[in-house]
Amino acid sequence: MRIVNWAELSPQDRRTQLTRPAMNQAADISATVLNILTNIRREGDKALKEYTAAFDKVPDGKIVLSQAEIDAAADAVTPAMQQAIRHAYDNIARFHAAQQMAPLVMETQPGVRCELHTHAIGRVGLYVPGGSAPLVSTVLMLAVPAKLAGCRKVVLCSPPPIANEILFAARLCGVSEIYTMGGAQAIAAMAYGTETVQKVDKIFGPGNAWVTEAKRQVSLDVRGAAIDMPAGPSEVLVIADEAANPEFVAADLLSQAEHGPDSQVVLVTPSVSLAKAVDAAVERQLQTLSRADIARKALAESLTILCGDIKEACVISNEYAPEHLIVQTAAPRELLPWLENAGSIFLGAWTPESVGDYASGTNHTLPTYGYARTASSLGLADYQRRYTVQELSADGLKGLGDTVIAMANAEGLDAHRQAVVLRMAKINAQEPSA
Ligand SMILES: NC(=O)c1ccc[n+]([C@@H]2O[C@H](COP(=O)([O-])OP(=O)(O)OC[C@H]3O[C@@H](n4cnc5c(N)ncnc54)[C@H](O)[C@@H]3O)[C@@H](O)[C@H]2O)c1
Ligand SMILES: N[C@H](CO)Cc1c[nH]c[nH+]1
Ligand SMILES: [Zn+2]
Repeated sequence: MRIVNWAELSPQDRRTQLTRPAMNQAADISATVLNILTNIRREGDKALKEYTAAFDKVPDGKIVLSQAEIDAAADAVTPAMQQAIRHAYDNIARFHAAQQMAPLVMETQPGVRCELHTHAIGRVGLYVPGGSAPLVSTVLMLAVPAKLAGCRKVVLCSPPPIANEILFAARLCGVSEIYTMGGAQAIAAMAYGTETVQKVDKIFGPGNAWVTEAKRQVSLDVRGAAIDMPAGPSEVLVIADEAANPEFVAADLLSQAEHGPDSQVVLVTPSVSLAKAVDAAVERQLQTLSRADIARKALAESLTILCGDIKEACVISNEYAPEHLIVQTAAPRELLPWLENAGSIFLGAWTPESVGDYASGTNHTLPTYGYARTASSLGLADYQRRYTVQELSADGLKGLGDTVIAMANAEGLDAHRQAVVLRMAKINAQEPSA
């Protein structure tokens, strides 16, 4: 990892240092994806099967799994693995069930009743990455809240061959349909529909730069589908001081670096000695990793930032807006008020990011590319839409009518005014005169 000294960088250099690697190829990826989306929209299954054969090396382009195939694969999962998946499922279900909002019902003034309700989104499409690692945990992160929210149809797709564990988790969660397709073509099929794949209302899930760009494009097309958020290549920023254990920090950095060559990991510290110790630990631990080659590529685009103090580290983190933020300092919780932009925050030495990736209960689907400035971590609310209800009594309208008439006058909207005036006249006529 390259080391930079924050104090020595110009504002422009600081922005450059904090750029995500995937953003450098954004234009190429965007053009490729547009082409794929257009072809799937025009040619449906034919194009979908061609892309599946080309990108995912499935000669016959098979895209549907039968229930018998799902059951055979799910039943083949070892009991120990089944138990681990169930354990994670329970914690994730507990944390997401607690997010259910009770309907809001109130009177803003006498006789004026306003309500806020939620309704599950009907058909949702879940994308489970599988290009370089079969992300079993992502099935739970996406499907558990979908079912808790009450979505009618839950469609899942993942690049072939789909791991048995993914199919076990999907069956456990009650997923309705499973397709063996990945990449931008899978997003296109779910967004636009094909002869085989029925169109969904909203698409959820993380993925590589092509998947994330495809989600962005279909969400901007009125014929497409809504999306949860841009959840692209994994990233982590660690704020650490002298109190941190360099082996722990190195392990956390590597756990995200191993996701993909375009993942990015950042260490921000005021301590030169910690930076050096972490660097050495990263080198040592790399020797033991099966995905060291991938991690090395990610590390080549990653960095250590030497800052003045821990408060400045928080400012840098807010600027970067990481997907994951790990705080390994003497008093990590004390920094929370300073930390504004992060998908998920991990406090202290005993909270490796892996626990949130798999099983603590929080969702691992998180905004990347700096979208954590405005976008949230995935939750139950993303599977629901909010709507309001209102009901006024005659007295309620009497109390509010003059205000609405005055405002309609100001906007020059006579019909709006008239809708109130007519009713007020009726109410006044019905009231016995004093
Ligand atoms: N942000 C989050 O919440 C989060 C969570 C989990 C995983 N992730 C990220 O998800 C990503 C998973 O990526 P992955 O690649 O392993 O799996 P993936 O399933 O996202 O992508 C695989 C697909 O990419 C397509 N593809 C590959 N090369 C292509 C090319 N040159 N042109 C067009 N399409 C191409 C193929 O169709 C393939 O099926 C990783 O970057 C990981 O860091 C993010
Ligand atoms: N760290 C990933 C989110 O960026 C999620 C994940 C799944 N499996 C392991 N990790
Ligand atoms: Zn991870």
